This record gives sequence, structure tokens and C-alpha cells, in this order.
Amino acid sequence: MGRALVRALTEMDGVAVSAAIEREGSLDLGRDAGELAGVGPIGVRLTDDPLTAFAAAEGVLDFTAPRASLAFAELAAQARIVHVIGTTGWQDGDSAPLKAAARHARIVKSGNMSLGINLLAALVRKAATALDEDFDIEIVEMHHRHKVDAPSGTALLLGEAAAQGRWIPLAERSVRVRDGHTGPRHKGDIGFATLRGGSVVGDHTVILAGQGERIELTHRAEDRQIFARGAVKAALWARDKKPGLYSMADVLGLSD
Ligand SMILES: NC(=O)C1=CN([C@@H]2O[C@H](COP(=O)(O)OP(=O)(O)OC[C@H]3O[C@@H](n4cnc5c(N)ncnc54)[C@H](OP(=O)(O)O)[C@@H]3O)[C@@H](O)[C@H]2O)C=CC1
Ligand SMILES: O=C(O)C1=N[C@H](C(=O)O)C[C@H](O)C1
Repeated sequence: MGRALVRALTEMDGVAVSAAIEREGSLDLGRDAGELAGVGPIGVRLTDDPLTAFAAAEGVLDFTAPRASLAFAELAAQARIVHVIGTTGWQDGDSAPLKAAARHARIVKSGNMSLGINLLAALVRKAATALDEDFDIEIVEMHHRHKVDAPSGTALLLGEAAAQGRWIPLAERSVRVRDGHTGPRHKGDIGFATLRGGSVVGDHTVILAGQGERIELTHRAEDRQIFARGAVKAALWARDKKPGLYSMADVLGLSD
């Protein structure tokens, strides 16, 4: 995503790359971020010094790993800047430190930065409300072979939308793995299925399966630039907002 973000930042108006961060020891440190992203040199060399980078920036676009994003949120709070978090794979205990950082930083966090998925989430919420528990909800996702977390952040976002539509807590009703003699499906559960392989950018389908009929709502991401452009849009949106924890639905005007 780092390369996609640099490409988006060089293509879009009103933004510029002030720094690009890699981990200590990375072989790419010192290389030009634009050259790595395939857009030619932009005069910004990869650094492993986030403190200096954050101090000089108005916002940070962060697609890394939960531990790194938590550390970056603390730095964004100290620098009082915008922090856009696309990272997925969060654990239960991660939300408290993020909320603490959002007292000073303007944080936009979403498992998916695309317009299409956030619109799909709104449709799923509506469908889950309209169709009662006689319609079983299952969420299927497929991603490229390099993805390390499951279910995807997007699948969980869509599951949350379905749970909101049904007024149920997702954590208590989600079934994330099935194996062996599982017994019959429990009415009202929200199931997840994960596929991994090849170069798939990101496919998500929410199935509402009833007796004798089935609705399938699908989004297929074809290009990672949709996530990068969404992240830049989120940063520009958050620039004049108060400190807080926002979602991509807030950015796109899709929240209730
Ligand atoms: N919300 C959205 O719309 C989207 C979210 N994502 C999510 O973004 C994340 C990244 O995805 P992707 O780019 O494919 O993954 P990659 O593994 O290709 O990239 C993650 C990068 O973060 C770097 N990184 C990890 N920890 C640190 C650290 N402490 N300091 C500096 N750099 C660090 C990694 O370095 P190293 O290789 O050295 O570990 C790596 O270069 C995932 O969680 C993915 O699910 C992806 C696409 C869209
Ligand atoms: O790792 C990815 O590639 C993606 N991750 C996000 C997720 O976990 O949902 C968003 C997108 O689907 C691509």
C-alpha cells in the first residue's frame, strides 16, 4: 500500500509527500519514495525516524500492522495531526489506546477506504433490518496470497453493519471458523468464510439466505489505488475536524 499511497499523493491536488517511513533495518531506507512507487524521483527518501516525519507533516497515511499503528497513533496525538489508519487485524484490547490517542489526534480508521465498500455496508445494514432472522447472513471474502489477517477488516466491517441492522452484538453472534461436526447453524448467527490465493485485490460477498431464495451483495476491488485515493480523501476531510475517532462512513457522509 505504501507504493499505492505515494502514487495517489503525486496524482491528487492539494497534497504532497513530506516523508515516507519504513521499519528500522529495511533495505529500502534512503531510497527515493517516488522511484520505489514507479512515478520517478520526488526528493523524499525513506526514513526510519517517524518522530521527525510526524513533526513536519499535517497528516499520516498508515497501512502497516496493528502494533505499528498504535505507536503511530501516539505520535500523531503528540504532534496533534491527522492519522488515517487502514491497518487491519486488530485485537480486542487495541481500541482503548486508539480512543486515548483520538483525544488529541484526528483519527480516521476503516477496514476499507473505498467508496463502494462503505456504500455496500449501508446497503447490508438496510437489508439485515428488512429481512428477519429467517434469512441467514454469511460473509465470504477472498484476498491475495500475501494477506496475513483473517477475516479481512472489510468482512468484519460488513459483519458489523449486518449486526447493527439486526440490533445484535457482532462479538457474541459471529462464527469465524467451522470445522468438523459443527451441528446445525444457530438462527441469527453471522458467519464468515475466508479464501486466500493469487493476486486477488479484494472480493467480498454478503449472502442473506432464506427458505427458497437468496440475496447476494458483492463488491470486487480491481485496483489498490481505490484504497489509497480514499485514504488521501479522508486526510483532507479530517484536516478541519475536531480531535476524535472517525470512520470512512463519516468521511463519505454515509453514517446515520
Ligand atoms: N483499509 C483499507 O482500505 C486497506 C487496508 N489494508 C491493510 O493495510 C495493511 C498493510 O497492507 P499491505 O500494504 O498489503 O501489507 P504489506 O505487508 O505489503 O505492507 C505493510 C508495510 O508496513 C511496514 N511496517 C510494519 N510495521 C512497521 C513499523 N513498525 N514501522 C514502519 N513500517 C512498518 C512493513 O514493513 P516490513 O515489511 O518490514 O514488515 C510493510 O512494508 C494490512 O493490515 C492490510 O489489511 C490494505 C489495503 C486496503
Ligand atoms: O490486505 C489487503 O489487501 C486488504 N485489506 C483490507 C481488509 O482487510 O479488508 C482491505 C482490502 O480488502 C484489501
